[in-house]
This record gives sequence, C-alpha cells and structure tokens, in this order.
Amino acid sequence: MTIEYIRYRVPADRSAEFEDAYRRAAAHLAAAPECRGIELTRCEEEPESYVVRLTWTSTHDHLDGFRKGPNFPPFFAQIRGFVDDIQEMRHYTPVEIGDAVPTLYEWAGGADAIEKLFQVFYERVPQDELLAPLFAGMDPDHAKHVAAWVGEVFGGPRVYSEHRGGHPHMVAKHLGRGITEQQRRRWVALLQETADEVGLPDDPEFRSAFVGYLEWGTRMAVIFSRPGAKPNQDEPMPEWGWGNVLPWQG
Ligand code: HEM
Repeated sequence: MTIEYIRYRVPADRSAEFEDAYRRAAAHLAAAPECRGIELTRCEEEPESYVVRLTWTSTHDHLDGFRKGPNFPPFFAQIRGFVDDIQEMRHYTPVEIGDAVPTLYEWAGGADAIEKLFQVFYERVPQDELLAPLFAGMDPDHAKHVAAWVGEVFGGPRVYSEHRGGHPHMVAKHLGRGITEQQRRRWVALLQETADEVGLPDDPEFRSAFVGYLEWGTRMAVIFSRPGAKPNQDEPMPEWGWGNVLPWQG
C-alpha cells in the first residue's frame, strides 16, 4: 500500500473549477483496480492550499499499471489544467505506529479465535448434505489455510500471502467447482452458526462487518467457480474493515 500526496496551490478564482475537475477525475480512479481511494482536502487556514491523498495498491502498480493503462488518459484530461499549480507530488509508505481503532482480526480474538472458528466449521461441513460433496477431497489443513486467509483479510499478519500463494492461490482453489447459490447460502449460514457456537464477538458492529465480508467473499467464490470463469488472478489481497460503524463501545 502506498499513499501519494499531491499538494496544490490553486488561486481562489479557480477553486470551484479545480474541485469540479477532481469530481470528474475521481470516476476514472474508481474504475482503476490499482487505486484504493482518493480524498481531496482544502486547507482551513489557507484556502488556496489543497491536498489530494491517493491510496495505491503499490507504487509500481501506480506507475507501471495505472499510468500506462486505459484509465490514465481520461483521468489526466480532467486535471491537466492544474499541473502548474502542483507544489509536491510524492509517494509515502505508511509507518506502523499502532492504530486507535483495532482491526477486525484483533477484535475477533486474533489467530487462535479465527482458527477455532474454521476448525469447528470444517468439522461440521462433511455432515452437511449440500456442502459435503464439494469438500470431499479437502486438504487436511484446509481449516488452517482458510483461517490464515481470513485473518490476513481482517488486518492480521500476512501469513496467507507469504506462505500460501496469496490471492492467486485462493482463486485457483475455487476454479471449476461450480458452487451453487444454495451451497453458498448454506456455507454462510453454517459459518454464522459456528461463530455463535465458538463465541466470536457478537456485537452488532463486528457481526455486520463479518457478515458483510462473508456475503462478498462467498459471492466472489461463486463467480470464480463458474464454468469457464477467468478471474483476474493479479487482484490484490482484499482488506476488510469496519465499514460505516466503529467498534462497539459498550
Ligand atoms: C468468504 C468466503 C470464502 C473464503 C474466504 C474462502 C477461502 C478459501 C481459501 C483460502 C481456499 C484455499 C485454501 C488453501 O490454501 O488450500 C479455499 C478453497 C476452497 N473453497 Fe473457499 N472460500 C470462501 C467461500 C467458499 C464457498 C462459499 C465454497 C463452497 C460452498 C467454497 C469452497 C471451497 C473449496 C471446495 C475449496 C477447496 C478445498 C480443498 O479441496 O482443499 N469456498 N477457500
């Protein structure tokens, strides 16, 4: 993850035009898989100063992917008139200083809690008539692997990326499996029941983020598993957060 800061000094009589240009440009960033977010801020003390904060999957993805890809020309066309107003345009690497808000991984109880969830879940799967056939040849360490994946997605250590082939490996494991909508729903329902059974936090904020990920992830798994599906295996690892609600304060 790389943060790019672009600092502008825009004369007051062009500020509305500048903000509109970025509103239009943002649509082309939204279409780019390399871009994970954009924020435009205006200085309160000196309204001529603006800072654009762009989150890229990596500096390489920005420079070699986005800049050379189809979304750059229409993006740049919107903001090219303000290039001379740029005062700084550089990439920054986030420095780990701890976070005021815990990750979903920490809130869930870390690696032990997530492993227990999937251990119990995959003990139940072979007894479920809809799911059992899909998992008949399951790797004996499957629960551990899925726990490593989910832990990483929820903000935990990069175990799956570093030791299990990351996103491309996970995608490959679903290819050609033909997962049905009924099976997807059963997977989600059984995992939620298991979450209750193993005592995963049940506050509304955590559970809404958890179920949000399950809905998204299982629907992606169904898409990957369709006959002839050709998913983009270079997609970066998903990163899941709290969404619109912060952790429960009691
Ligand atoms: C959030 C949703 C899901 C996540 C995070 C997930 C995660 C994973 C991961 C990480 C693997 C590869 C494990 C390894 O490295 O060996 C995998 C494999 C697999 N997944 Fe999923 N999956 C999801 C949904 C589903 C659903 C809905 C189904 C079917 C109902 C499914 C069926 C399978 C099967 C059959 C395998 C291969 C198991 C084996 O033979 O080892 N997945 N999944």
